[in-house]
Amino acid sequence: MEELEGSLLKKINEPADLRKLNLDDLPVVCDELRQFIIDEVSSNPGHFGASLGVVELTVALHYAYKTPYDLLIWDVGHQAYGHKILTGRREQFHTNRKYHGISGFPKPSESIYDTFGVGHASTSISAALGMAVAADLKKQRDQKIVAVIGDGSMTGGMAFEGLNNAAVNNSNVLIILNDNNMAIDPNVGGVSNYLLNISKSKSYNKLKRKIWNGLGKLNGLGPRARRLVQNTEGALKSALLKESNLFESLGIRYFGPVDGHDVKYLANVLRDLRDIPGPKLLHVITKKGKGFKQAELFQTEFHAPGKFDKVTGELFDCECAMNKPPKFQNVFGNTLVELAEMNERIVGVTPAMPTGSSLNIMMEKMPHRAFDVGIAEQHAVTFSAGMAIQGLIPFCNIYSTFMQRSYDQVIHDVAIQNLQVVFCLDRGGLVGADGSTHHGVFDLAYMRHIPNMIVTAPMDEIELRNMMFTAQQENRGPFSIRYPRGCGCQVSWKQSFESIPIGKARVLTDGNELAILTIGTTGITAARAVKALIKDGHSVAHYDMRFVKPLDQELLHQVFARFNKIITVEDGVIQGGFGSAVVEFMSDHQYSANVVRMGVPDRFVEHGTQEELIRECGYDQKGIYQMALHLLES
Ligand SMILES: Cc1ncc(C[n+]2csc(CCOP(=O)(O)OP(=O)(O)O)c2C)c(N)n1
Ligand SMILES: CC(=O)[C@@H](O)[C@H](O)COP(=O)(O)O
Ligand SMILES: [Mg+2]
Repeated sequence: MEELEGSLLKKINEPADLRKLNLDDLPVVCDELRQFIIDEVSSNPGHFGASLGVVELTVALHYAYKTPYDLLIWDVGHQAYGHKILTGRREQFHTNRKYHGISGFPKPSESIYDTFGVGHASTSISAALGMAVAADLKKQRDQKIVAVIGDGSMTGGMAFEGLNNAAVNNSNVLIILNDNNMAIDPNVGGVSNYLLNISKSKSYNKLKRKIWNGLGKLNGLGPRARRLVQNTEGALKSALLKESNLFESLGIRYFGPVDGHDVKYLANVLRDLRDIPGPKLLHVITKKGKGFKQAELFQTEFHAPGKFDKVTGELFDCECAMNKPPKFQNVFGNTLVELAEMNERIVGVTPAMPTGSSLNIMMEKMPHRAFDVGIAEQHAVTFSAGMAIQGLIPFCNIYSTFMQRSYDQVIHDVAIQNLQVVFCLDRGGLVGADGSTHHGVFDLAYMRHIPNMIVTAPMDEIELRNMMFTAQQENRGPFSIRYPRGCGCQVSWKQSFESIPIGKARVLTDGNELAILTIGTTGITAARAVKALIKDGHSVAHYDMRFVKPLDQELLHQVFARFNKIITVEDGVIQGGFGSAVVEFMSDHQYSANVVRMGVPDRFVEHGTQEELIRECGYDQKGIYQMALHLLES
């Protein structure tokens, strides 16, 4: 903090302070803001490259617009660290993403400057449009609404639904397209190619310069003359660009591309755009990781790099130490290649998460059989359904939280047609620092009520491999396999494949006083609790159920016949989840027992480490032990 003595950044406690500075001061503010982000994120990990890339845009926006009256919406929100720091959270920023600290994403409950809760991509245009309509209806016609959306998020279907509506709605919205030609991995698809083309096209840029130069002269004009010039230039531009510009063709005025790292220029452009009515889009070119060499060079690694050396950029969170279990995602990635080598019908699909899911391993080895479809979860599912109906076996890997988007596609396009699509739901359960928008806690509940769907959660890496092996066998229907963020417990995970009988649980420990039924990796935690209980003289049975659907009915009949004290544990919502399935079984078969369901309660869980959050929800080793003891003693 001493380093900030005498700094401009330190004087900015809210954007109004920034607006008191001279335009010439802005580059200094940007330098200080960038260094502040580097210092903080290198020691307290979070999203990095995206925030560095929008430092100038962030400063220019808060300078040109009257936030918080004017409303600023960040798409995804992983790039909003600069915004947080300039809007009163500089002193708290060291708690970013920590338990009880500030959130890594904009959150209206945290600040009036965070106008909309975000975390998932492609929502900003719709939200901004809704806010603009509200401003119109509230007769706040001077209120400006700005959405900042990245080129990756622009590939999401929802962004286009928003654009389509904005074009005819005529509300006062500015959409800023922050184009760095990257998602987490390199951005892909037609939209990405299109944006690259217009930012590189020489004739397009010549025309753009002419128009911008004209616009720059508007500042000295009175309102009438100004309107006239704007209209003429708008008409000229529309006539010339309508045929060639995607956004103009949709009826959204397009400005740019402009240099997103020239803060003074950006501030002037934004001031001009403030006064132009109707829906409009400013195309800003930025570099992800700007100002930190390693982050510019290795943009995927520095999207969310973990701890790193703030001078050299050396990454400290090296993933694969010897004798450490692998990340589940890597077991998925490597196993899929093994299976695909054995079964030529297998293909892989990811919506914009090749590195996060480790599908990049297959994309490298079998580029024709592994597809990154962009931030497009709904499309990913129906695209998989299309391949499945033609005899392929897609392994469609989607983070549990993002799969929420594709609920209808899973039902309508896959399950009703009983297609063999294998859904690999990564980041199932509480994910940690990303918090409430990203916890993958709903999937067991939203998958288990879909007819035809087999719903599984392997307990460890070996089980994950075997479940994947089982899912690709002949004549399976839709099959869902969910596993968590991080590592399991099996160092020697690469063992030969074994088929798992559908709907068959495993007995991990036998006992006769109490039964613990677990699903997924909660089995690892429960096994430790059971060990402690046995050591303390209790007789506890532990079953790894493997399948939420179909349940192992034969085993459940035995369990309810033998035990009247039962605990279920899941890393997911209690309501409607695995434990609820067990309780439904009990009720359907008229058993009666004291069944305690442990898992995520009916509220949104915030951010922290996975351990902290699981402890908060009570299904950590100690929580399971104590609950068992409580039942045993009751
Ligand atoms: C619906 C959804 N799918 C996937 C993600 C994961 N994700 C977070 S940021 C990101 C890339 C976004 O790219 P872009 O919008 O261009 O922002 P940049 O990081 O380049 O600034 C992805 C895929 C998400 N947050 N939401
Ligand atoms: C912002 C976003 O949605 C992603 O960057 C997400 O944080 C990735 O999560 P993992 O770190 O678990 O891959
Ligand atoms: Mg991008």
